[in-house]
Amino acid sequence: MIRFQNVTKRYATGQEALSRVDIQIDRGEMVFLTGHSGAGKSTLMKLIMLMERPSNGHIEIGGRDTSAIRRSGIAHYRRDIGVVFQNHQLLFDRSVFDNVALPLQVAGYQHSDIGRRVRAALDKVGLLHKERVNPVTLSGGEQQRVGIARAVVNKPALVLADEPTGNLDPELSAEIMTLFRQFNELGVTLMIATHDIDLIERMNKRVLQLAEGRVIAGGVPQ
Ligand SMILES: Nc1ncnc2c1ncn2[C@@H]1O[C@H](COP(=O)(O)OP(=O)(O)OP(=O)(O)O)[C@@H](O)[C@H]1O
Repeated sequence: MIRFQNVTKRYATGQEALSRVDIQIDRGEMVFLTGHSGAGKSTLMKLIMLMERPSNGHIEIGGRDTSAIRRSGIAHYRRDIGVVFQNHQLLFDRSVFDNVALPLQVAGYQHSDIGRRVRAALDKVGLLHKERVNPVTLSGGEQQRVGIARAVVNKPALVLADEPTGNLDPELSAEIMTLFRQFNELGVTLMIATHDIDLIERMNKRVLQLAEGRVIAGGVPQ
């Protein structure tokens, strides 16, 4: 699903955020990404999203050579990747339903299709009864679940999550991880960047560890 071969990312400042990175993540895996602040976790995810391009090396996602994807093809490429952020980036002037519907509207889905898919996604995260409310009235954990519903509404094959439990207490973090695990059991490939070592240990999944832009553990399946 994700293959990096000898990938280096040097920013215009000269900062080398990733150095000669080799990783392989198979379809259907759930992998944690760890490393100190500045180790390169966000850069790795930005390369997968094509928000950044590598300075050197080869990146293949879902069997596609990403270097062959031009600017005009990026929006289409991203439809198959769901993204969850720490600060979930919800729109507080729209309902929960509208927030989750957004990726489908952008992708040009039919109105009736949107309703069905949004409700299915909200149901999966246990928030179907909140579809009409404004997300500002929800708790932090509920807001993050809306963010997850939005990430999966398009049924992406791959979900990337960058510190998805950063603002949540241990109990809510565990709830979010249970949700991710359920999506994984449905066949979704997941990559989750986190500093939360306790959480990772409880999940018993592969841990890909970065340090100063290099993979120091877990780069390939065991
Ligand atoms: N757009 C950019 N321009 C220049 N340098 C950058 C840019 N983005 C990141 N960097 C640098 O690249 C290195 C890796 O950053 P990155 O954000 O990938 O790390 P991270 O592991 O995600 O950190 P954190 O846990 O703090 O989010 C850092 O030294 C950072 O300062």
